[in-house]
Amino acid sequence: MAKLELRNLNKTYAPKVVPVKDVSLTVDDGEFLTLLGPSGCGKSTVLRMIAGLDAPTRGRIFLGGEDITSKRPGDRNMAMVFQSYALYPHMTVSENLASGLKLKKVSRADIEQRVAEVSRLLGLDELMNRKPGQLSGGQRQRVAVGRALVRQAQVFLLDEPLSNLDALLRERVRADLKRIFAAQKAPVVYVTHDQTEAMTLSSKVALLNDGYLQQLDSPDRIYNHPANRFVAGFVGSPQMNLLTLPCKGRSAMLGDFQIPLPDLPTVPPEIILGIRPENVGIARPGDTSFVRGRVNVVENLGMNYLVSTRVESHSAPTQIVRALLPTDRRWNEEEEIALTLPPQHLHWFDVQSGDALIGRQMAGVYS
Ligand SMILES: Nc1ncnc2c1ncn2[C@@H]1O[C@H](COP(=O)(O)OP(=O)(O)OP(=O)(O)O)[C@@H](O)[C@H]1O
Repeated sequence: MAKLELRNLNKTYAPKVVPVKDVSLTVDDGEFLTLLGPSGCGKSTVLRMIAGLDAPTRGRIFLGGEDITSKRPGDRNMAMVFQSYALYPHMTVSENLASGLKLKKVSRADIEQRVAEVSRLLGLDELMNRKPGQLSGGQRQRVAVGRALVRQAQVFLLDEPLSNLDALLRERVRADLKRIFAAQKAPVVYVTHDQTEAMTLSSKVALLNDGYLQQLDSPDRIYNHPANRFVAGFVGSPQMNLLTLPCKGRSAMLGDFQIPLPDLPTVPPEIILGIRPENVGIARPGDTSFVRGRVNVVENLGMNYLVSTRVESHSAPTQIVRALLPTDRRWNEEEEIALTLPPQHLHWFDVQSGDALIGRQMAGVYS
């Protein structure tokens, strides 16, 4: 088992196509790292460089302290699971599982033992004599994972393995993957653009945008302490409210409501205030600190209403604040509403750079 380390990894395809820019990170034994980000941000390119399918333009890759940057894919002892399953259609499940080991000239007894172990672990025993064409999508995906597990690789790489499954099946297989990889000792690198997968599966998330690593942190810290405006807006559904507000004295102005600013060396003319819809509350009788607005739109999400509120004033542009509210009270459009913004749930970002202004731990960003 071995630690995987990427140092200042860059990939340039053409002068203007630079999908990966200076990415550094480590994945320890037993760690499950997710590369998360929007389409085209460079996730698959990072994974392909780890696998050896693409060469970095600059930077190095280490496995267990050994520089493997120039090693051929076949010599890296990594197992990869693709979105497309990549199973042999003419072979049975059992033969598919065993095929990689046969090529490596593993003894017949060892192959039988490992295939039986993985089959038991993944619940494939009933399916061993079927061919991929006779399996459902979820079953095929389990076989694809089985092919990787059977190899006892030093690193597991998974590229959007659930994206071909429907929503219900995705949830089930996601739980299976969590259980299976929790039992593995090797580092796992998992690519997805689905934040729920990243948050539920990972011990560590690397959030990429435009080829740059935005934050490398635990799912909890990514959610509760986003390093910048991009991370804050990308993670969380419904999305965090991100309001650009004018500053006056030591306050940000939301309509006529004054929100005390954090302790900053200088007060900027404008600042971005972030608050998640689930943290916006309804003022109770006796509350003195609230912002008044009018209900703009009400969306029924089943468990909650997502209520968009218009906050207007003579001196500042109109803002929309979205709140996730219980369904025990109905809200009508244009009704007056008083919202609370608890100070402990406020995030502040610089308008120019987008960086978080407080609570950011730079040391954790490139750990
Ligand atoms: N072989 C290539 N030649 C030129 N450009 C490429 C090549 N492979 C990828 N790219 C470009 O690099 C960028 C990153 O691609 P990559 O596949 O890594 O993104 P991704 O984050 O995995 O996206 P998705 O979620 O859509 O798969 C994209 O703009 C893509 O068009």
